[in-house]
Amino acid sequence: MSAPQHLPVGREAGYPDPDPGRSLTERPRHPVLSFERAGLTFPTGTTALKDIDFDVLPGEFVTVVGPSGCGKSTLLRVASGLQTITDGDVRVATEKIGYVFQDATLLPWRSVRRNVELLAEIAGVPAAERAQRAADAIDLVGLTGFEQHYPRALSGGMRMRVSLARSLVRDPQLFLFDEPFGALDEITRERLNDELSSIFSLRRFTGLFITHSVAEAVYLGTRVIVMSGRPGTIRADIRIPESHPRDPDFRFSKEFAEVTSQVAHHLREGHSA
Ligand SMILES: Nc1ncnc2c1ncn2[C@@H]1O[C@H](COP(=O)(O)OP(=O)(O)OP(=O)(O)O)[C@@H](O)[C@H]1O
Repeated sequence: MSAPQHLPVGREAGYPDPDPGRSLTERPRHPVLSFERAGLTFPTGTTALKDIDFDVLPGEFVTVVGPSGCGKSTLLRVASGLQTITDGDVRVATEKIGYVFQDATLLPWRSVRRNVELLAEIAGVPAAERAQRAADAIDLVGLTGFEQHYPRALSGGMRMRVSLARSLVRDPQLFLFDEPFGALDEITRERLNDELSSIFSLRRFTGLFITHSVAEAVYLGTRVIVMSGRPGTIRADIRIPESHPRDPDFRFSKEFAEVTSQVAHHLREGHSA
């Protein structure tokens, strides 16, 4: 495995290896993403984030739930480098970042295959290699056979699979998800949750996943972070010791019911705070 590349974000000028003398296997695991008392006040005076303090370690899949307008998307934009914080620090230890939004943002004049190849094409990956990577990613999201279809001929769930495949082609180390399945019906959403859990267990990227759904957060997360209403602060950080890929029956287990009620409780408390 190659050493992580470093991307300065916010007020952080770099992310030097704190222990360059030891091999990667000897070193403790360093966070892929780290928020240190991070805050963001927009020029309008709106404080969207306050005292955000957490690390995301390699191979974690952290889900974030919180009331509407609490700053979840802003948190993700900060992690991606699109938005700069005004207080504290944010560190991101990789430049290989994947981003999936609620809107699949596909190019309507490109086929599935050519949409999936897009980011690799922009990055200058040679044609044969990007065709192979696209075929692998299309296979991973279960769209083999649909390569020549155009977005208008796909369902919402299939479009989201294409969006996922497009990011997978870049083999991201950090994968950011902004409520990707929020517009889908319940059954499609559950199926995509199952597939994402399988993809996560195969590719082992590090994930940060924003959602409004407590059930989705608990089903997918290795950790669930609960945010309070605006300004967004962290109310709870709950570990889910269940391995990936998740067994669909996990949804009907006693453990699942206990954690979802715990998360819902923190969410309600944060809402009224
Ligand atoms: N560019 C901006 N300028 C000023 N205020 C902003 C800007 N972007 C977001 N906000 C405000 O910051 C707060 C947090 O917004 P954000 O979109 O991050 O919340 P959210 O939790 O993702 O909301 P939702 O769940 O409804 O999508 C909101 O009050 C929003 O109006």
